[in-house]
Amino acid sequence: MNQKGSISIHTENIFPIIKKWLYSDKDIFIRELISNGCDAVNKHKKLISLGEIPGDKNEEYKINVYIDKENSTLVFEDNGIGMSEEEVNKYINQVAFSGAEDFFNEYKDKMNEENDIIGHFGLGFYSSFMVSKKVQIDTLSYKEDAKPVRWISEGGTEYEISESDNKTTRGTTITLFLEDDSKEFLEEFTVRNIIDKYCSFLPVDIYLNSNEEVQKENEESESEDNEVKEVTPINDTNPLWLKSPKDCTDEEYKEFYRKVFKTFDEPLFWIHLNVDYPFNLKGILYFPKLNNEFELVEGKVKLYNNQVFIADNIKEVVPEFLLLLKGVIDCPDLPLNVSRSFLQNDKDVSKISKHIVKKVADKLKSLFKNERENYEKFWDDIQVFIKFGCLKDEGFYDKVKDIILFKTINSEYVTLNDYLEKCKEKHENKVFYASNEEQQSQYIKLFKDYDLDAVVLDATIDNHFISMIEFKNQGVNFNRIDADLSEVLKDKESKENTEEKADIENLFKNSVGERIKTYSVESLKSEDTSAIILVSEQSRRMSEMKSQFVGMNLGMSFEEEKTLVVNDNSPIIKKLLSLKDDENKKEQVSLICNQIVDIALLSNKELDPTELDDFIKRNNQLMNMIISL
Ligand SMILES: Nc1ncnc2c1ncn2[C@@H]1O[C@H](COP(=O)(O)OP(=O)(O)OP(=O)(O)O)[C@@H](O)[C@H]1O
Repeated sequence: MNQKGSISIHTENIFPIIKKWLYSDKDIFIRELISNGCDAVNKHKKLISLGEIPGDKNEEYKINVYIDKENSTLVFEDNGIGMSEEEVNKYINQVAFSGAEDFFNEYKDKMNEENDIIGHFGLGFYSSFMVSKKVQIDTLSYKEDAKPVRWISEGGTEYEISESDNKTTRGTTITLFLEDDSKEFLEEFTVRNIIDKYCSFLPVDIYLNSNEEVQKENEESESEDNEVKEVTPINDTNPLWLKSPKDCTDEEYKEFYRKVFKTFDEPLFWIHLNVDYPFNLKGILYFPKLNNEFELVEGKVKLYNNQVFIADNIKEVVPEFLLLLKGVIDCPDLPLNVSRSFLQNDKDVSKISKHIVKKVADKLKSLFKNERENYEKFWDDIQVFIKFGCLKDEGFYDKVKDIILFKTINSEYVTLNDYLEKCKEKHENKVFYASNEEQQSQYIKLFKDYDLDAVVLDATIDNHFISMIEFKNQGVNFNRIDADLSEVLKDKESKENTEEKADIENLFKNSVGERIKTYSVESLKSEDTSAIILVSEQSRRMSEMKSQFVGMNLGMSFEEEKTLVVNDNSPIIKKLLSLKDDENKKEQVSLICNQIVDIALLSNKELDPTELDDFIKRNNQLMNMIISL
């Protein structure tokens, strides 16, 4: 049957071009060859289950990968269905090579958009030429009386078919004669890592054999009284996501998480996706525990197609915000061996993506409803994820809007409605929030004195999140805890002493001057606070916005509008008031007024360098005064 032929493709130079172009991602040939072997095994099993051929109960299906450093070959051997000569012609010469041709036709105009598609286009068997100068197939079909076939090609458009002289059992052996610049694939460590990455969960046992290893084992067994070492497959053929959720234990989920993500951490909770209709999708999504919010970028969702790893973080299938989670998704229905632009326009893909979002929202809602205590415990870890999701995906926001929690300054967790309802007597439709609990501790204390409640919104994402919540809940306003509280703080019972208040205001105006634009005098509950600074929410937001446009002239000044609220219940203020007409004490009174303002400013925000300088000088003056008393 010796025969020579020319592969039927039209674009003469396609091979060298593709070969070079795919250079950066050549690992995938291992995935392709092993999964072809796996398909071949599955086809054989299928024929048995259909009763087409007799089955052997003791049949051990497996894929062997042999590294032969001496001969610079990498061999993939399966005991699957095998191929007859006719099939080699049909599947290898026509199908496999036409795949390469399609690839070329589709992408010849986009040769510069490199990374977009590399690795997402399965070139199947053809990808072996990315690393080989010659590829040899020896195969024996399962069919009775089949003859072993050998196919050899050196990567051009020429091939040779003859009878194989080394194939006596059913299956296919593919021998790659590696190129000189691809010798890294003779390193056991490299090959093992690649198999680990792509084939960890393939349904057929995979064994890696290198002559180095065999040698080592021989040496070891010589010294250890010929003790037989058990050889174990590299992969786990029955990954947890394929099991029914009701048969999986918490420990199994956690162990799987640790194994796949190579971590010692425990996930907070997880969602087992198990859909058969209208599409096929299985997977497990884990909510990781966060040590800080910036860790979020490390999330990873691994996508599989029939247990073959395709890629991490494909945002066409898994919405971007869900990529902050960790997990595995196996979607056999997806045509994953095609380009991303295809995925973007595929209706099924967007259905799958929506379905995943829905499942995640359902899980969160069920936690909120049935395990509120746990949900609150997880909140600090999951809030950034949920907020990011709300900002990115309106559909997700609509689903979870009633289960968004706000942590209060008293460490309670409430929904927006809970908060508004509770506070409506004191400040209707106004939400007060602390953005930095430490820095705003004075204000928090003030709030507690007044039995007021505020929420803590201190994540980087919260600025955007607040704007969104305001937009979605028209009429509701968020005010930082140092915003204008005058109305809220007004002590309705205290008899207004307007004359005295005007005196205090004047005293401060005269001593402090332009540094502060607006003064107000209130009777605060705590005697310890002499004065506080309030900043109008509107002006603060504008000034923060301006700081994002550094260097741009926006044509307006966006200074924060600050009000100094002086507390006429403070004994110091009372004393200052009593000294207001004492000419001898004028200097000291002014000194103390300024110091009070700076202390108030300090507990609002850091002083600027000149203010700080003055503050320190005044401090020294005050200490000198006390010493010389
Ligand atoms: N190890 C094998 N055993 C039996 N048949 C094989 C083997 N490898 C390849 N084939 C046959 O060759 C065909 C072409 O293989 P190739 O890998 O190029 O494409 P594919 O597997 O059909 O698609 P893809 O790999 O892109 O998902 C296969 O469909 C299969 O029929």
